[in-house]
Amino acid sequence: MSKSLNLKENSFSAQFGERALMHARFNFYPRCSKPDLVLGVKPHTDRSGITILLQDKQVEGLQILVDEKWVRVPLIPDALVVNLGDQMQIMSNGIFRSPMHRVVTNSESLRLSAALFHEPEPEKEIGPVDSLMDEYRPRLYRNVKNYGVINYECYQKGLVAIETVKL
Ligand SMILES: O=C(O)CCC(=O)C(=O)O
Ligand SMILES: [Fe+2]
Repeated sequence: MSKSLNLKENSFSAQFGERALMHARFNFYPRCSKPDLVLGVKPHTDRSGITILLQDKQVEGLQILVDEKWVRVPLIPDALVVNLGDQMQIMSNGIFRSPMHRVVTNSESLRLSAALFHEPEPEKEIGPVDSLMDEYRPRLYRNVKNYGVINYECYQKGLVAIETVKL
């Protein structure tokens, strides 16, 4: 990703630090008799730098917001979905985007997914890479520590976390 922006190879990875986190989350969505009324996961952006997701082999559910419309993420058996999280959006000064996504339920089948969230060491300050800021592209985000906590608290309150660290 650094190379694609003509940056030094470790421009992003150095910010993850020596004690970067890797969290696994296993999601279980039971069948739901009222899928029009009940979401599996409400709209959010991931707190991570990068998320790697293994979707259920048979049951769709993940949707991403594109131009204000929800778009299905299709099932491709055994394929991993690589998603970017907010911390990558911050470090890239908004060049790489952390998409809003949600999970819908259905009345036919339960659904399983497994997500791996890779994120910078919480105590390490992260921020936009210097050479991605200039007079044409000013700094969009402040430097932050412990972004995972900010993201979690905003999720609980129904706020968009990345908006709260915008300058
Ligand atoms: O279940 C899914 O497909 C996605 C779950 C998700 O967005 C998450 O765990 O952050
Ligand atoms: Fe997510």
